[in-house]
Amino acid sequence: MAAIARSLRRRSSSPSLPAATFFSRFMNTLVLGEHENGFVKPSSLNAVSAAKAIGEDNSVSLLLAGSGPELRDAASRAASSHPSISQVLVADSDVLKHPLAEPWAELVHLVQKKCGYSYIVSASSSFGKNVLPRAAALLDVSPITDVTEILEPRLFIRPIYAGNALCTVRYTGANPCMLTIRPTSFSLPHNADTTSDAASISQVDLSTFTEDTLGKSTWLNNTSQNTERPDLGNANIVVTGGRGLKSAENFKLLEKLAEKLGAAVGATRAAVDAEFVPNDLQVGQTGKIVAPQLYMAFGVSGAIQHLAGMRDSKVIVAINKDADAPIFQVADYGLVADLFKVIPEMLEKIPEK
Ligand SMILES: Cc1cc2nc3c(=O)[nH]c(=O)nc-3n(C[C@H](O)[C@H](O)[C@H](O)COP(=O)(O)OP(=O)(O)OC[C@H]3O[C@@H](n4cnc5c(N)ncnc54)[C@H](O)[C@@H]3O)c2cc1C
Repeated sequence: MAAIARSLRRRSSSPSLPAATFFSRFMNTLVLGEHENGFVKPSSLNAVSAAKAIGEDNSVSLLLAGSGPELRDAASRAASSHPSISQVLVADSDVLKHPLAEPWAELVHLVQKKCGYSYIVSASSSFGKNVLPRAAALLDVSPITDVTEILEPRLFIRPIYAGNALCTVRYTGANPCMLTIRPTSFSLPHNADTTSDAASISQVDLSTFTEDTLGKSTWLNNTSQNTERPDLGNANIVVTGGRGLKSAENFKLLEKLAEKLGAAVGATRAAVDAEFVPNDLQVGQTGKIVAPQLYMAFGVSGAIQHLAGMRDSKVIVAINKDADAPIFQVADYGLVADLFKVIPEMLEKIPEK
């Protein structure tokens, strides 16, 4: 079966979906791809890794939607962005220009009806959490969310109780088995940027695309931090501030440190609620899940809801003036000290990037 899948991959790119239909007799997976500025987001490539973890013979198609040159750039880069992508499906329409959940769910429904995938996978990002359940409802199946490990093709592990327990779930429903996966749990292969074996690119036939759901939500604008710093979800180093920072002004100290370290800035919910920083920096159960190489927590107590979002970090460093703060229970290195002394000292001693 693997040999057939591979030989199909090397066929010349076909213009529309029937080539994909051919895969339906095998284990095949549709991965929902997010893209920005002509690049596929790393979390979508983590979802491709997860799809491959379902089975070696799994044929993986990446679905990209949007319009214009950005979509075309993203598609051509996606074709050689991960060795496990067999084909890139491109849905080019103004209706799909912005990643609104309703048209995207319709699109997934349409593609699934034509191609009959056995799995549909998305990163557990805001986008995935928005689109996948809607598409699952249209397809009348029950999705499994926040998967961190794939034990067997239909046996998954996902955290429950804010990450304090792991639950093993067997999917017994009909196809497609729909999953959101935690990106940090599925790493990219080392040769992820290979250009030697590019996947084929096919256009999705949108002639039967129903637009019934359009108008239920409207795209207003995209507000992003427009910063040079890495994205919180994918950064190698995260420096997080808690209520101990005391003000938005003091958070600037942490931002300077992040700049020197090439790190992303995170925050606790208490810091977000106090309006020190916007809520897209929140790490935790109701924020982002991160697992960087280095996580530094300044003035963070270590509530379980916060730990749920960072406990898988490789090395955790905590700086807190209270020696009994629970964060020290998960920290690899702890410093009982006043952060207002520690951060300026670090800024002084760490050389410029
Ligand atoms: C349903 C639910 C979901 C939640 N989701 C999240 C979530 O996603 N993410 C999240 O973070 N929280 C979440 N919370 C909130 C969580 O329970 C905690 O309230 C929050 O994490 C506490 O944030 P904090 O550590 O910044 O503040 P605090 O608990 O107030 O801790 C501040 C810490 O700073 C230290 N400190 C103060 N001054 C200094 C100084 N000068 N130097 C060094 N240390 C200092 C103190 O000793 C203290 O340990 C959630 C809560 C609920 C109920």
